[in-house]
Amino acid sequence: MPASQSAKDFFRPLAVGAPTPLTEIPFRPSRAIHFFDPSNAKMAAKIPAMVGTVDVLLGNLEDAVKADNKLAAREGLITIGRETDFGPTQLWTRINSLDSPWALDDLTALVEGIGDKLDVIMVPKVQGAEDIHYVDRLLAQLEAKAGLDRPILVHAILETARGMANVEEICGASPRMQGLSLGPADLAADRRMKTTRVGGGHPGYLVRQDPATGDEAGINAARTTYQQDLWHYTIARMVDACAMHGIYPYYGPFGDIADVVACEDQFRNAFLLGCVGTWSLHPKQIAIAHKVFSPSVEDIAHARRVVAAMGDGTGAVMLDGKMEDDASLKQCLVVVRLAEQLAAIDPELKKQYDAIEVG
Ligand SMILES: CC(C)(COP(=O)(O)OP(=O)(O)OC[C@H]1O[C@@H](n2cnc3c(N)ncnc32)[C@H](O)[C@@H]1OP(=O)(O)O)[C@@H](O)C(=O)NCCC(=O)NCCSC(=O)C[C@](C)(O)C(=O)O
Ligand SMILES: [Mg+2]
Repeated sequence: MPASQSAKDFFRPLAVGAPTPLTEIPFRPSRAIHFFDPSNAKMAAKIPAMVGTVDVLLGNLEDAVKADNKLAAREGLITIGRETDFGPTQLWTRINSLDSPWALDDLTALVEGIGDKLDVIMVPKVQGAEDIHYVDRLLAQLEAKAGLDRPILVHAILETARGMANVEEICGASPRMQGLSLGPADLAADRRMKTTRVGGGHPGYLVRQDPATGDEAGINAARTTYQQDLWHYTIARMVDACAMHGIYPYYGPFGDIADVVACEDQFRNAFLLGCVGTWSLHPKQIAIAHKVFSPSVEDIAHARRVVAAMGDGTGAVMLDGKMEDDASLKQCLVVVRLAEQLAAIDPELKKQYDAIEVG
């Protein structure tokens, strides 16, 4: 909430006739946010059949859509939105950046055309709360005009140093804020990092084992190196800012489509640190995201054992030589609840989770 605003006004609609803002952002499984270019006929044709196979389908209008295709992408998304029954699958979009020639018409046309179908609007290159305030008021006006009965939520991509510095105020700028994603490519450029990739690690970012001896021979001898995670600090900051404001953090894009192994590692780091999902740029990344962002059968089995062993949830017990108490129980409940929420929308996962025997 902006410092100058009173608490009672924070949850008031920003336009007469706009839907009432939500006081809590409900958790909806969104392990993979699958990007497609609605101006690409081949890709767009695949979208209706992808309903139910991925938690979120996102019609991308920003980077990766050619400037000449911006209008076709916007119109294409409206057509797909109107003609497709999305069932349990969420429909999101990424609009063009707020300083671009397209953002205003993106918002106006999408809310009018498919505002009743759109769950979340992703806003790229968010710099501070002022960007969210602009979108917030405009959306309220457009929702009122379109007669919508539920607010469209807003998701910010962190892809500038200023956006990172303002991450907490961005998360708290509006009751519409649903979550954050990392934009590693733009963020790297803005920070003047020396990477040339879309997300993932870098072999030069490492620590090296100490030399066995302090002389030249020891220094030049083979020494094990350990590649470090370039995105650790950024993801951890995002996770804290989101948790503080009751909204949801996501990893983002992994551009090396062929390297499914490193993609899985990067996604898992984000999952373990607290992210609820990631992006998929290519159909083959959906399965990786589902695997990583659904707790494993082993983790659920362990979590359920701890819940059972902890009885009323207080005190300390020994399980397999390890101490469990109120705090480890809370962690286990995070896993158990997530498993229940995912099982409710994913019949395959439900079968696996239901078959777990708690020993
Ligand atoms: C990577 C690309 C070029 C490879 O495209 P390709 O055609 O070379 O791939 P393929 O393996 O040959 O494709 C096989 C089949 O799958 C289809 N296909 C392929 N992709 C998709 C898809 N996403 N959804 C649905 N279908 C898809 C494709 O059309 C083809 O169909 P076909 O068998 O009938 O010929 C392509 O997958 C693509 O354009 N993906 C989306 C890229 C994108 O959205 N990028 C923007 C997000 S990342 C970003 O912006 C950074 C950020 C956050 O801003 C920052 O860090 O700053
Ligand atoms: Mg970007």
